[in-house]
Amino acid sequence: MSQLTPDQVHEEQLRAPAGAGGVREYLSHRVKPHLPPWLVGAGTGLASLPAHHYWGNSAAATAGLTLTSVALAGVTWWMGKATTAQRRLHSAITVAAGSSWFTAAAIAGPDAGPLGGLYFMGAPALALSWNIRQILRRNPEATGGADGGLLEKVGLAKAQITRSSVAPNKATFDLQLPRGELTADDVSKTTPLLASALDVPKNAVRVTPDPDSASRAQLTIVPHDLLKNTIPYPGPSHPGGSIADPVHVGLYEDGTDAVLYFPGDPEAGRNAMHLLIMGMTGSGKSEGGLSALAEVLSRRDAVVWASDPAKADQTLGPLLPAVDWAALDMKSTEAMIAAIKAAIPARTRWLAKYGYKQWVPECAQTQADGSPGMPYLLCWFEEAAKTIRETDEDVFTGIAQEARSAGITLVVSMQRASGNQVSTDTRASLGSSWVYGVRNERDAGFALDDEVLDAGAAPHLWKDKRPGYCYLVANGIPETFWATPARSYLTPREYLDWIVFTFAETRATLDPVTAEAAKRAAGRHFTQRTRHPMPGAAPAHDSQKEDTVSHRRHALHDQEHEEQFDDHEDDNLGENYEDYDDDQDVDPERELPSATHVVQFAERPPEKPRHRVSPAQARQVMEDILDEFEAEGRTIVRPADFMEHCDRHGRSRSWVSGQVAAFIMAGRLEETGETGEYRIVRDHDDEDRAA
Ligand SMILES: Nc1ncnc2c1ncn2[C@@H]1O[C@H](COP(=O)(O)OP(=O)(O)OP(=O)(O)O)[C@@H](O)[C@H]1O
Repeated sequence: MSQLTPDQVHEEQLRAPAGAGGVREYLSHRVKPHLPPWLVGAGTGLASLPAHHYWGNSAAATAGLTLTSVALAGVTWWMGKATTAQRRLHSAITVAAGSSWFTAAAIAGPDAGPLGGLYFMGAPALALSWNIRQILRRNPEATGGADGGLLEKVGLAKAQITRSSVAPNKATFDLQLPRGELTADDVSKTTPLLASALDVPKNAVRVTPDPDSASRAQLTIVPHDLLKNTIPYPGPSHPGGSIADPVHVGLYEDGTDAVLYFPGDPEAGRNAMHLLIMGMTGSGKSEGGLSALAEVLSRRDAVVWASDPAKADQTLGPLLPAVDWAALDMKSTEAMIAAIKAAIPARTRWLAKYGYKQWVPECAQTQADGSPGMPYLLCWFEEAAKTIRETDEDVFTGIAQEARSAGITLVVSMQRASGNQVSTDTRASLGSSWVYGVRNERDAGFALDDEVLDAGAAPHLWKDKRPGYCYLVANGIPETFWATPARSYLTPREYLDWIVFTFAETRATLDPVTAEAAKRAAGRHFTQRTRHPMPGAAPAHDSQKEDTVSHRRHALHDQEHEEQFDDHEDDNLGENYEDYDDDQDVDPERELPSATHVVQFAERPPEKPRHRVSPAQARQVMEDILDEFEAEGRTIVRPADFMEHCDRHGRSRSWVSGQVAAFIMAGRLEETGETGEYRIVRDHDDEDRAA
């Protein structure tokens, strides 16, 4: 049989007695629950008679009774801390009035002066006030306590709500749990039941334990999903700022910015971050990663090295021109890892030489002795499971442990961080997680600690059906946000091109210390790394040529390396890469031997005359074209529409994309619900809005 709460006992008492009874019996049954305050009042009056008899003339008893009366009122007030303010005041007034009257009656006699009158008016008034309180509290419909039975329904009958706040889509309750009986963990276990009782999704109910007390917790209920609509990237949060400024990656359900902090901050006592990004295929982690990288690439003091051995340039494609080193196959990824390992001691030595305990934005500035600064290094590993599988399961562990102090952050992205994909040591050394939808509860456990799951985080409920939904359990993020869903921005390709293009001059270049270490460890993989052309930096045919040449060079180079690697399978990476010392390479600057004969496979088509214009003229052309579209009465345009015109002026597709993004930023174009389609904002649209 379940335990009855005091209110349920009270209800039982009020119900008609079992079996029939007379009017007297019925009345006495109804009156019984209201008798205690009257009995206490009568008892106090009666007790004052012997008290006066014994203590009437004793000075010591007078002092003792006065002190006791004050102490009793004080203790009542103190003990009422956990209850509501109203009940606390009512109890304290009752005890103070009763004990003061008793003290006075014991000293002077109950009939002295106004004491008799005070008793016959005061005692019934106080007893009645308690009866009224009891009657008003009673709610025969409810089965439980003051919270309307909800807490009781889920087994938290003894929990008290000490504070509540209700916003349009969020209700927050501070719970005081019975001490020694329940903890915040017990509340966490009830979240599925609470969600069911409230008819909301499971992860709409969350519990945040109070770090100062195991008997307090905060319950948050967010009934409606406000993240339903895609959130477009609003543009760089700190254009030209430092990587130490927060990197904005999305929004929490209450509209708060979801941010990441990469470098440590000695003033905030925060360490540099290493991040594990996890989410099943289609959960939106690559798009989230691109938005984060776009932010980083709009800062002045960070350099990005990125690897994607599985999808090559498919994911990172638009950002590659802004990435200092992109390792798009396994060999160059291994070389990059070797380079990071070599860069750690070199960078740490440099930081120590200039008196820095850890990387701070000042490190990126020219130092007092004139030597160039050292930008922050962000090493981003897409599809890291493949890298781990094909190199060493602890490949990131050692780097992660030491990289923080060298101003390096590792970001490792994978679909599932299970035990056979990533070792516990690596998992622990990464520290922070950015978790998207996962396949099941077990996978959620690989990415999030039990306390975050207990607090209500449930990424397995999203799977790949809610792309972009995520939790951030990362350095510098308050604990209260760990189990709060966020949605990462979706950044259109045009924006990525725009970032790459616009911040090209602002972005840091790699410092000589890191470059030298990378050159020593990775040889030509580093020195001849592919440079992807800037949007608009070269006409389409040139950039294609450059890409092809670099890729071809890359492929050739991989082939050479593969042979070398086969020879040195057991050697360590660093030594392997030293085999590629520049001395052994063919001098890339050397003149090529002149051609001895030319093979012609087909008749070359006649070249179309190409009319080249300057970037400023090309921009003007773009504006004129947009004006023309507008004059034609068009409302929707696509980058391809501009392309037809821009081909004539020797501008590449990515340059056009960058210009389209610039129009969006300037409010001249506006995104539509359709990818790659933009609405022309007319001048009178602005006026309408202003009106
Ligand atoms: N923040 C977002 N808001 C809205 N839609 C999104 C968001 N992020 C991703 N999507 C949609 O989900 C699709 C899949 O996203 P994404 O490619 O980032 O998944 P993924 O987790 O990286 O998958 P995979 O591991 O297969 O690469 C995208 O093509 C996009 O349409």
